[in-house]
Amino acid sequence: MTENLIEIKGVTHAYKTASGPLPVLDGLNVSVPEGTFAAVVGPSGCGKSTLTKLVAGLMKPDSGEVWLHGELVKGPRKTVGMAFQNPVLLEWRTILDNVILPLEIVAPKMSKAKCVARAMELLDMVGLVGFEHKRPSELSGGMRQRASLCRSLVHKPDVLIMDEPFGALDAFTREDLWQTMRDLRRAEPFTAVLITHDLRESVFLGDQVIVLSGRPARSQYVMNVDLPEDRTLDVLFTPKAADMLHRLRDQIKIAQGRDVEAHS
Ligand SMILES: Nc1ncnc2c1ncn2[C@@H]1O[C@H](COP(=O)(O)OP(=O)(O)OP(=O)(O)O)[C@@H](O)[C@H]1O
Repeated sequence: MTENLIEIKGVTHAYKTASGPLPVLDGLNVSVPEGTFAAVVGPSGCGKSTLTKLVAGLMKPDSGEVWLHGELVKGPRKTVGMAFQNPVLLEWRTILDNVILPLEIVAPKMSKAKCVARAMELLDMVGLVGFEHKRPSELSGGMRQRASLCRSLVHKPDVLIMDEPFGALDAFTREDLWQTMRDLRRAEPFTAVLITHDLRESVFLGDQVIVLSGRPARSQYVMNVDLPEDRTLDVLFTPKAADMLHRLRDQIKIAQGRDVEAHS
């Protein structure tokens, strides 16, 4: 039986603002089985980033529970890797030293040689060997995001949380990164939560796509992505994928409170 690595149970949260409480999540339930990839989509401002902060233990919900690996999340955890739209690499460090950074924090006793070997293994997987001694500003946006992915995986986290990691990239680079992500998962399976505005991305990468309702968000619709595990970009042009994309688009319209047109 597959264990749910992440369990969000009945989470409700409101931010305190100058004009009063802003309800953001309302009885949110999400389950992510171990080793699977959950893509989360929903209208702008519905609470997607808030969900990632809760799973990472960066904030506590007003009510409800977040469980990770059978433990109640009460604070930040070392076993979580994070990647954001802005890779925030440190300019005074080389790419290699940026990738090693989490190991210095999580495994301070690990020898430098082992840290380098681990980082180089990942840089090799994402095609960045030869760039390890460069500074972040010497790399393209896509290369920086590849390095950022290496950094978030270097300490072998149980779960990788990504908030729009490919959102700032051009369409072709983005598709390259989707394939890199697929290859990384194949090489080193991990559980992932990906926040995205791109429905094609959610279908290409996700084992399940969770559509959040408008704010305050709850889980409005969950779609199991019934496509081959080893996907190529061509899969997005199949009738099956087109049907899934239609259904997701309809769900987003419902979440936005807009009418859904009939389609065959
Ligand atoms: N610390 C905070 N204090 C007050 N309000 C906040 C705070 N963080 C987020 N919000 C508000 O809560 C709502 C949900 O924010 P969140 O970033 O979770 O949404 P999102 O779905 O990720 O948004 P987007 O799709 O635009 O990235 C937004 O209206 C946002 O302005």
